[in-house]
Amino acid sequence: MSMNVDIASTLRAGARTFRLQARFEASGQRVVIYGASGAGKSQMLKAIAGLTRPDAGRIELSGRVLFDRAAGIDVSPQRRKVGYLFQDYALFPHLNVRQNIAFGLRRGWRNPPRRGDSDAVAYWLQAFELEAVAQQLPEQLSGGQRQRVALARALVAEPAALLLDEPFAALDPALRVRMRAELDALQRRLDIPMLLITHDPEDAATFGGQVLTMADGAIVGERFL
Ligand SMILES: Nc1ncnc2c1ncn2[C@@H]1O[C@H](COP(=O)(O)OP(=O)(O)OP(=O)(O)O)[C@@H](O)[C@H]1O
Repeated sequence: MSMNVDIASTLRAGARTFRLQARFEASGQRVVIYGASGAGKSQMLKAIAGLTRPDAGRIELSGRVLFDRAAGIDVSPQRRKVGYLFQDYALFPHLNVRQNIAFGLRRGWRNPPRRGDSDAVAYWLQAFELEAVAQQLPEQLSGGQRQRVALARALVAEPAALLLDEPFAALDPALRVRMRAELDALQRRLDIPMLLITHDPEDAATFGGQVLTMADGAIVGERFL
C-alpha cells in the first residue's frame, strides 16, 4: 500500500477546539498509528474513510486520489473501497451474524444483489468459524466472535485496504492476545494492507510494520518494527 495523507481540520465543541493537522506517507502492508487517547487518531481514520471531510488537504491511497480539497475531489465512502472496523464493532443488534456480514455487500437499492454474493458471505462465515452461530444476534456472541463478524463484514466487500480503530480495546486480556495473533495471520493470508490505530504499545509491538506516533492532532514520530 502507499498512502499519502496531508489534512487539516478544526473541530469545535463549545469553547473547545481541536486542531487536526496530520501529514504522513506510508508504504508497506502494515501501518500503525500510535498515540494517547484524544491525540486525534479516530478523527484521522474517519477522514481517510470519507466519514468526515477535512477543511483542507489531500488523501491518496495506492495512487488513487480519494480527497483533494483544492481540486474539489471527495470520493464517497462506498467508492473509496476501504474497509473500516469500528472500535465497538458497530454491529446491527437486530440483524443476525449472516445478515450483518451480508450488509457489507450492500450496494444500494439501484444495485440488486449479485450472483456470488451469498457465496462470499458463506466464505467468510467459514473462514472465521462462524457457521454455527450464523443465525445468532450480536448480543448472543462472545467478544471474539463479535470481532470476527465485524471483520467479515468489512472484508466481504473486498476492500483495497482495511482501517482498524482500536481493534482489541473491547476484548479482555487473554482474548486480546489471541485476536492479535489472528489478525496477524489474517494480514499474512490475505496480503491486504492494514492501517491500525491504537493507544496500546503492545498492539504496535506485535502488529509491527511502520509505526507512526500521533500527539495533539499531528504525526510526531516514525519507526519501523
Ligand atoms: N465532533 C467533534 N467535535 C469536536 N471535537 C471533537 C469531535 N470529535 C472528537 N473531538 C475531539 O478531537 C480530539 C481527538 O479525538 P479522537 O477521537 O480522534 O482521539 P483518539 O486519538 O482517537 O482517542 P481515543 O484513543 O480515545 O479514541 C479529542 O480531543 C476530542 O475531544
